[in-house]
Amino acid sequence: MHDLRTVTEPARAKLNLALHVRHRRPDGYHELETLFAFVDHGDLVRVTPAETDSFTLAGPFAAVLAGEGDNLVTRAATRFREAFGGGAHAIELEKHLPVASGIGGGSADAAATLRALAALHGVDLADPKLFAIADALGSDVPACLLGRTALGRGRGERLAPLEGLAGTPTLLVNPGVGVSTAAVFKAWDGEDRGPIGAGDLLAVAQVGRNDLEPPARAIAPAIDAVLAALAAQPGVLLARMSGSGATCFALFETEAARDAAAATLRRPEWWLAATRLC
Ligand SMILES: C[C@@](CO)(OP(=O)(O)O)[C@H](O)COP(=O)(O)OP(=O)(O)OC[C@H]1O[C@@H](n2ccc(N)nc2=O)[C@H](O)[C@@H]1O
Ligand SMILES: Nc1ncnc2c1ncn2[C@@H]1O[C@H](COP(=O)(O)OP(=O)(O)O)[C@@H](O)[C@H]1O
Repeated sequence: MHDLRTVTEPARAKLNLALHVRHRRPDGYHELETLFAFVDHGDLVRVTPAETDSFTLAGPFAAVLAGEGDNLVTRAATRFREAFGGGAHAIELEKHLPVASGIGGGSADAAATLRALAALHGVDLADPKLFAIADALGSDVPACLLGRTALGRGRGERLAPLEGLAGTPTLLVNPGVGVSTAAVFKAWDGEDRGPIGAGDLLAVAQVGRNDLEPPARAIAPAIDAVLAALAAQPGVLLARMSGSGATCFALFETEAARDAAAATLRRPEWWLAATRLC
């Protein structure tokens, strides 16, 4: 049975409905414009006050991370304690999202850990110190802390909330290969193809791009088959790769169309999640 003080936070997968890379900055990072969205599918982080710190991994993708000494969850908890105190915690991560796959699993886990600790210790989610911790943990962590559809600029930390598309049926498909974010940015061709537009979110996303798709496809050609299969499904509004890949997504007109696509696209080596936008 769970301790009554346990706080359970969802770590929802992040999608980049569009991702425009504008230029490489002197600090090595790339200036982005991106449409962040979240889906109703992800990892779970459970945090319980305890005598001593502990961290346990469970769930279908736990084994991928088990060998790594460092985890974004424990890093987030350490940074939180340095800033706000709060003592020791038992933290459990239930890992449902494929690792290094462009849907921000690690970033969402870090943000969920910060949200859970903030709830336990009475820290306001709008506290600038909490945002600063998120920002230092990774480019996607501020967006995951906000956890809602938003236009992201800079490395993704300058966020402006957006309305639209909540509930849209969505299918996520990963070809079963992990892709390094740094390697994909490094392989970007350096050409600025222009900003993200304004107006209706779906229309803006549809005319937008993911500029990391060509370099990711060069590194992981398995992405080609996923994108082609998604784009060919009836009722698709948008099919695209998310982040630096290799997970791709499609937005559908109806749940029936999404479910029919999911049934068609099942392959032993592909990971699928039928979900909806939040
Ligand atoms: C591409 C995006 C789009 O949302 O998503 P993912 O593919 O990771 O999901 C993000 O910008 C990734 O964010 P995140 O995964 O937190 O990246 P970080 O840890 O900050 O950076 C990893 C590495 O990617 C490169 N990087 C990252 C962000 C950025 N704007 N420019 C970069 O050049 C840098 O080489 C950096 O060392
Ligand atoms: N809780 C975590 N979940 C996933 N990856 C993690 C986690 N903690 C640390 N990492 C490291 O972060 C890297 C990027 O992971 P992830 O956030 O899943 O990918 P992406 O940034 O492509 O969306 C992984 O290769 C892994 O080494």
